[in-house]
Amino acid sequence: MTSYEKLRLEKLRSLGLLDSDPDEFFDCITRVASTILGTPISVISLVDENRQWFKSKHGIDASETARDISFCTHAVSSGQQLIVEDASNDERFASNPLVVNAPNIRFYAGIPIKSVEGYSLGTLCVIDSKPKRPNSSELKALNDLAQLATKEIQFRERMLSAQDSIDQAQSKFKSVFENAGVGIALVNPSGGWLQVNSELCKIVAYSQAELINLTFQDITHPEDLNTDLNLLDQLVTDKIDRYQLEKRYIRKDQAAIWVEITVTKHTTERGELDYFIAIVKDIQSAKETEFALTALRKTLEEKVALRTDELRLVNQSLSKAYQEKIESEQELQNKELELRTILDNANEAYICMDDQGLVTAWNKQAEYTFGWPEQEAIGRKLENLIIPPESQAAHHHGMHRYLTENKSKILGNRIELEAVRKDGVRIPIELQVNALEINDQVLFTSFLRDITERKQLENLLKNEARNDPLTGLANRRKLEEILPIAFQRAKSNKVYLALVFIDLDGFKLINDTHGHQVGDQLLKEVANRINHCSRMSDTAVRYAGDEFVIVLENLKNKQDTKRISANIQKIMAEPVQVGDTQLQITLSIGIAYYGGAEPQAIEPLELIRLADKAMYTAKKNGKNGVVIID
Ligand SMILES: Nc1nc2c(ncn2[C@@H]2O[C@H](COP(=O)(O)OP(=O)(O)OP(=O)(O)O)[C@@H](O)[C@H]2O)c(=O)[nH]1
Repeated sequence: MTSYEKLRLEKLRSLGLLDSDPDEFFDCITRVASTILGTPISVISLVDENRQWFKSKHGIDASETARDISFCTHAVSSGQQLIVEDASNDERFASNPLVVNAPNIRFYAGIPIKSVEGYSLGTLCVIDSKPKRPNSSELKALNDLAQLATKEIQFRERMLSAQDSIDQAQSKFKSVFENAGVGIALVNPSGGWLQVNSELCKIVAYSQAELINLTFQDITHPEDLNTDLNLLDQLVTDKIDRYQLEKRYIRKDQAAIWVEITVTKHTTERGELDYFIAIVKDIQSAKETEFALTALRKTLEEKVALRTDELRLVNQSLSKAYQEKIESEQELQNKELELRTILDNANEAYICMDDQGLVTAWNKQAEYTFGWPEQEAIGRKLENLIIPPESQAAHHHGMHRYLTENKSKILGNRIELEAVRKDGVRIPIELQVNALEINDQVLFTSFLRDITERKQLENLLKNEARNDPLTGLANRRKLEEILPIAFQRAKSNKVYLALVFIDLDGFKLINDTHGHQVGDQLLKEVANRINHCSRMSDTAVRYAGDEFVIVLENLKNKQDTKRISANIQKIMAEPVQVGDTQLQITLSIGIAYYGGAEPQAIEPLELIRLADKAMYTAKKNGKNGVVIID
């Protein structure tokens, strides 16, 4: 058997026509075919493997014949119409039993009936026991009828194929329906369960039979029913074409179970609601997880909120602390800048030194005062910069004493010292040293001032304070200062000291007569002459007004004073020329002694009083004389 024949037979058998009941449609075709062609017999023959079976027959009783004698087999094999006008004259059929015996076929015309794929399944044929030559319209009609039969068979073939597809789809649907991992249900418009799968039964714990007697409303949790019905209404009224909802069913054991339902609707061809299709998914464990997660999230959120509050507070205090730190750092920077500015603009040298004696700070004024630039001074030993060699030992000692015993004579006090500048010039300085302890390290800070000018001024003032401005001689204060020293020297050297007290005679009259200015000139000349006749070791003093004192030191004997006082009187006897005025003066002199081998126990001022008293005696004696207290 050829593969074509095999496929053809498969197709023929699949159509279910063989051995099927008579069919009026095909019978009608055979009847019409006999009528049009005027033949007593017409059949629709289907050519099986070993036979031809008549699906429709007209004018013949037999329902089938053997295939090998069949005329139709030839038409089926060729796929073409077969016209045999006289079989007895056709060598292919002349000895055919159907020709030789009843029904004694002489005329045969067969048109193949084909399947959709083109397989020739059989024929529509007309048969007569008399020879016949059909005309073209007869043949045309026969072809048309065969075409009708073909169309019908192909229609049935398509129907079968469609049914087959439907069956397959249904079987697939059934398989899906039953084996789905989700619940599936068909629900009638009023909510009754039409069809439910086993998964749905498992979810709600009802049997199929029990569910079919219930509606979805019966087993929906009351709290979820309204939402479901509302959505269902929207679906029915075409506002939505499907909906999805998480809701609870009440299981047969009355436990609530969370499900997710997806509902669509099925409508009839006329658009009327047929049933609902519900896909039901068990989400109980997912919901439990979700609830647990929600609870956990809530707890976490509470914790986070609490922690956030704590953090906010910490952050606030940190920010505040940070702000304060920034402010204090800024303040520190400002203070440092301010300090630096102050130090740089200070009119005192500022020097800082560590406990090794190394300079750590050196301001502008220090540069001016000592001549060392800051960069040269920093890091060097202070003693190598400004301390004179003879003071360095004391410097070391002072520092060591403070560092070991925390004692110092100079710290905190303003003291005056001599310093050396870079150019080697020595200058008097006033300084105040303080010690700071920072991070266990001692720093010595000092403000130093060059007091050269002040010293000069002081000396000047000192000089002025101890000298008579008119005559330039030492004054009374200086006398009182030097006299104790002179006493000490006389005592030590066992020599005499004489205090010569001189008062001009009648000086008031000169003032009154010639004026005060002339008096001044006279006083200056007197001082000049007294100074002139004094030795280096003597001290001439203008004691007051027209009173003078000469301290004569280192006298080997008292006699020397007589000679000296006589000399003074002699010098003073010389006229004094003041402008146009010539003046003549005399002196009254009183002399007292101190010292010698056994010095008397008197105070220096007492010696002055004694000499004054002696001078007064000389006045009383008539002036221009000398009185000595021996
Ligand atoms: N021109 C002048 N006169 C002075 C100065 N200091 C004091 N005198 C005057 O000196 C005079 C001193 O007077 P006295 O010594 O008391 O009088 P005197 O005329 O010298 O009398 P005797 O000492 O007793 O001889 C007073 O008239 C003072 O005013 C001075 O600096 N210049």
